[in-house]
Amino acid sequence: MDWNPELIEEVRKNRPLVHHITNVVTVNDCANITLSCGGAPVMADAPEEAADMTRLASALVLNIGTLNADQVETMIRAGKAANEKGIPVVLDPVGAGATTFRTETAKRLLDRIRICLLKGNAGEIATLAGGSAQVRGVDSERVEGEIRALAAKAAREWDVTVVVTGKRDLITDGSRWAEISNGHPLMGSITGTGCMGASVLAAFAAVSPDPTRAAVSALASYGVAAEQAAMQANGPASFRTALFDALAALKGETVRERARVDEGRL
Ligand SMILES: Nc1ncnc2c1ncn2[C@@H]1O[C@H](COP(=O)(O)OP(=O)(O)OP(=O)(O)O)[C@@H](O)[C@H]1O
Ligand SMILES: Cc1ncsc1CCO
Ligand SMILES: [Mg+2]
Repeated sequence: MDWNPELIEEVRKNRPLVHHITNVVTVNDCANITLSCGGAPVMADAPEEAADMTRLASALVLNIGTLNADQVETMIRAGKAANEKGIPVVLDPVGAGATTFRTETAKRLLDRIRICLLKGNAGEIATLAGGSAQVRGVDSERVEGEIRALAAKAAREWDVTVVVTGKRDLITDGSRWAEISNGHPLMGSITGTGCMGASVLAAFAAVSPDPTRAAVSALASYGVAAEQAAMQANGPASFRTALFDALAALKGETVRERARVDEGRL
């Protein structure tokens, strides 16, 4: 896949406005990671204004981490506004598989809105693909079967690019796949590295015509930054701080040197 290791430089030049409707746990981290990669964050989930805010934005993130019925309706309205404007929508189906409400909501959003990137952990994606998985709260505990096949099935069913995070990140549009082995185990020691990944994906998709290639650039950049942050860190809290610093300082040429990406066709 012909992906651009230096796409972060385009993000910085364009400073895309990324509208988030997201959870109350990691919202501040999502705003800051958007800034660190060169985008501009805005969080707006009031039903009175959400769609208007989307119309000003260059990408929309929908994250169901602390969902409620009213927020889901707002997400649908904002999603439709994004589709009308033609900007990418990133869906993070947090906790799909843990409760019926989360699973059904994620499917409803996929059915009602044209999603560009569906990003979750293995348990969340396997659940949406109709596979057997165990999701405990927001964590993926167990997946039966081949995650690449399940991700490709979800990609074809909803005509989206699917991103499965974990020790290695998998990206597939149902015909192409890429696997990124950057990142660091410390990413699993703080909450929200998945949510922040969605913000980075949205900022990169906003400046690229091909969401699949943009996703490779985004997660390679995020993973390389995490490796650099880990070198400065003494534990979870200092890692979190160092991650913002490392992504803000990251050069495209460093991504070109350090990215570890395998790819192929399904
Ligand atoms: N052991 C690991 N080695 C390298 N990278 C990792 C590891 N664990 C997680 N990551 C990275 O951390 C990020 C989040 O992935 P993860 O699958 O943990 O998301 P998540 O479960 O949705 O997280 P959260 O719910 O806390 O936001 C991804 O970018 C992934 O590559
Ligand atoms: C811990 C947690 N609970 C709901 S959302 C969230 C953030 C990580 O997904
Ligand atoms: Mg998550």
